[in-house]
Amino acid sequence: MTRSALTTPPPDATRPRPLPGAPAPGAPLGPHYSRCFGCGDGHPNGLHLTALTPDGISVVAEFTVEETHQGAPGLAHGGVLAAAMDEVIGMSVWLFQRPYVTGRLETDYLAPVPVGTVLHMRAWCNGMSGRKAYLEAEGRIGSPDGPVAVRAAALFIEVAMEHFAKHGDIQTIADEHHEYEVNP
Ligand SMILES: CCCCC/C=C\C/C=C\C/C=C\C/C=C\CCCC(=O)SCCNC(=O)CCNC(=O)[C@H](O)C(C)(C)COP(=O)(O)OP(=O)(O)OC[C@H]1O[C@@H](n2cnc3c(N)ncnc32)[C@H](O)[C@@H]1OP(=O)(O)O
Repeated sequence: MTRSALTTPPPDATRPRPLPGAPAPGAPLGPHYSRCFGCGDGHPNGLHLTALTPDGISVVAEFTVEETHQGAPGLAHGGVLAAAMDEVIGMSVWLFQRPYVTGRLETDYLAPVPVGTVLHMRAWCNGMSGRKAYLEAEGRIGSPDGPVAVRAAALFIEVAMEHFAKHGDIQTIADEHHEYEVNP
């Protein structure tokens, strides 16, 4: 992966460990929001990523490239592939039970991805330092051992839950996340 200093963990970064309460190995992760473009099961033409964690600190996911995801005829759009990488990385950092947002996403495209392909994705964390998490992902064509088509490195920044309430739609957050109080 060609990655910049901004997505490379500093020497003092700590390695993540599974937290108590992490999903059981192999359990499906489910969407964090039904209308999310990446994972929402209620999105009409989203990516519909399905994911699980094998170990409580990383995520494996599948993304089937559909007609609605094309750039060139018959081939996945690069921005859509970047969105899939963003999503699987976001799912992996969510395992640490604090809210993070993407600060920076770097993507290498190694092979075209035809419509109909099942992209087998994996995301993991290389280190955490203060509010910053340094993550990586890859997408392989056809099987978990298939050729790598896309790689990504990312810097995610921890935010307060209020970030989503302040900048987003607080009522929808309350409707979908019943543990989140609108007026705490
Ligand atoms: C139904 C409701 C759901 C509720 C939601 C709840 C949880 C959902 C979360 C996850 C769910 C699970 C799955 C994940 C799903 C999706 C994955 C996709 C995730 C996204 O798609 S998310 C959207 C795109 N994303 C944004 O919308 C961010 C916009 N942005 C900002 O909101 C601010 O920009 C922010 C907060 C990033 C920082 O702002 P800030 O004021 O808090 O902090 P500040 O600027 O001081 O940065 C602190 C330190 O980070 C460094 N830093 C910051 N940005 C950097 C950059 N770009 N490059 C390099 N370094 C950077 C600074 O240099 C400083 O470093 P230092 O400390 O060393 O000086």
